[in-house]
Amino acid sequence: MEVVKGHEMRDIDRYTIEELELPGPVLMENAAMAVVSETINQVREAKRVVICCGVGNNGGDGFAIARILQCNHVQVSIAIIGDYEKIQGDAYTNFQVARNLEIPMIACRTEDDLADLAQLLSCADVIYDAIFGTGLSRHITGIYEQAIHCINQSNAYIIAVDTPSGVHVDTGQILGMAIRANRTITFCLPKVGLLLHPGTDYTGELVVADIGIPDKSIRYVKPSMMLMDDHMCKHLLPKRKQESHKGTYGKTLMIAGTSNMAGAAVMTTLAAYRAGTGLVKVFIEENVAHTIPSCVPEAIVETYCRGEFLSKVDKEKLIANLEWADAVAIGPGLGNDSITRELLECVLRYYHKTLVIDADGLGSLSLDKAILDTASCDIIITPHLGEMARLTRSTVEEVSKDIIGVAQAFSKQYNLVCVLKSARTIITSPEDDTCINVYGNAGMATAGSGDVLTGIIVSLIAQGLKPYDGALLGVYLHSKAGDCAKKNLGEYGLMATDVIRHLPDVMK
Ligand SMILES: NC(=O)C1=CN([C@@H]2O[C@H](COP(=O)(O)OP(=O)(O)OC[C@H]3O[C@@H](n4cnc5c(N)ncnc54)[C@H](O)[C@@H]3O)[C@@H](O)[C@H]2O)[C@H](O)CC1
Ligand SMILES: [K+]
Repeated sequence: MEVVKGHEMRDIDRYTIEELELPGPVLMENAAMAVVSETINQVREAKRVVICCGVGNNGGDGFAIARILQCNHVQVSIAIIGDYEKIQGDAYTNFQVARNLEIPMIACRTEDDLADLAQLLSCADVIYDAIFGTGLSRHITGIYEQAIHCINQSNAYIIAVDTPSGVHVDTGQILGMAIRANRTITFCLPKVGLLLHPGTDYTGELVVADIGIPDKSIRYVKPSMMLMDDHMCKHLLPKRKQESHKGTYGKTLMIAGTSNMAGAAVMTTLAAYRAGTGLVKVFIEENVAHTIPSCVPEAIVETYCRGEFLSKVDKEKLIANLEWADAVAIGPGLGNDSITRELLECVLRYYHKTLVIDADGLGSLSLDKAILDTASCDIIITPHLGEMARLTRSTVEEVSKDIIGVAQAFSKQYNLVCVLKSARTIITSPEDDTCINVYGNAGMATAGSGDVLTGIIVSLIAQGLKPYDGALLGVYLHSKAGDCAKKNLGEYGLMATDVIRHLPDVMK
């Protein structure tokens, strides 16, 4: 399913009304009907339902909702937040009709009106937030801030119309104050800010309602972002033929592990096998090489001596393995020293297929991104917020404020696929593809989780997936396996190796 920014939604609305000539009032009526049909069971038993309306078209939806609820014999009142003399157009029509129906209304224009609002809200069972929708464009202040505070203070069940007022629909940032909704009924397509933290924490259960906007309008605007879903990923799974051998499913090379972090190499190797690759070689320093066969007997080990520099023999061994491999991953548990840098430089110079750079490989890359210019391979990076902050010489806080924008910019600037990992993982390509993953859970914030993801992605690449598709499917399988593991183990006890164990179930 596509995901839209505010301006894309407004363009879709505009194209529908102005080019297809589907009247705005029809869309507004459909929107109101959609909200009522989604929520009527919740409000039918309610004694007091209050619709808080702004003075734009989101408010217009609210007036129409009030009318339809009253027609369904629900006891409704309206609180107009802001200067009702600004109400115009389709919103004004619905405002007039609500007034003609003598639906009880209060106007909340200044602080003096707050007492009436508080009184009205204090006995509400259900409150509809129809204050701001996609038109929210600046920080919430004044009477709006006080009204939203009042609504959040009430004990009512809160239903947001299109968006929880105060959430920035493009970034999910809170513009000063925002409605904490129990449920949000958004129109036509999900707004990206409702999927990202902290906005998603204010959205409650998100329902996407069809309001009769033709697909033609969506195809005309061509939203650039997608929401990860089962359908999108299922067809990406590499097919397995009966007459095949281990080489058919790709040869994977892991450049991972050092003396105190051999486990990372084990987990990334196990994950790669569980994700279906036929053969994994691990290029690992000789004094920890024994951990691999003891933990993953199926793996082949290639050792090197980790001194000050890579010896000529070891360098030639690495180059030979790069030629052997169908996909390579570098970084998990590799250490932050000059050897890691030398290994990365060697891979970027002599390898020509697809490379996944993760963990310490990213640490080395952030010291000098110019080595990417020497790369003759396709690259996928899998940074978490901290690694992305280092890569962009920024801070976690700055990156968190616009995770989509940061990932998109880095993909474009360095011509690579970026998997920016956080509670919402963003996958971007140099060709402007963007996908948001909402699967996964807090239990996956545990040591080794990133190593497992790297193993899955590089395994899928070895099986023939293109970089962006391999990243998409890898993130999907990893987070779904994490959700399966949570179901059986809960979040507290969930470990990275549990994600690996649950991977086959998800792939089946
Ligand atoms: N147009 C359509 O085809 C449909 C629209 N639907 C609904 O309309 C809203 C979008 O309505 P819009 O009038 O563009 O803006 P809002 O109602 O969201 O905002 C009202 C108004 O408020 C002003 N404003 C913005 N930020 C602030 C602020 N911080 N403080 C005070 N005032 C602010 C600004 O001028 C806005 O115009 C959409 O979400 C749908 O709910 C229909 O439902 C479908 C068709
Ligand atoms: K709203």
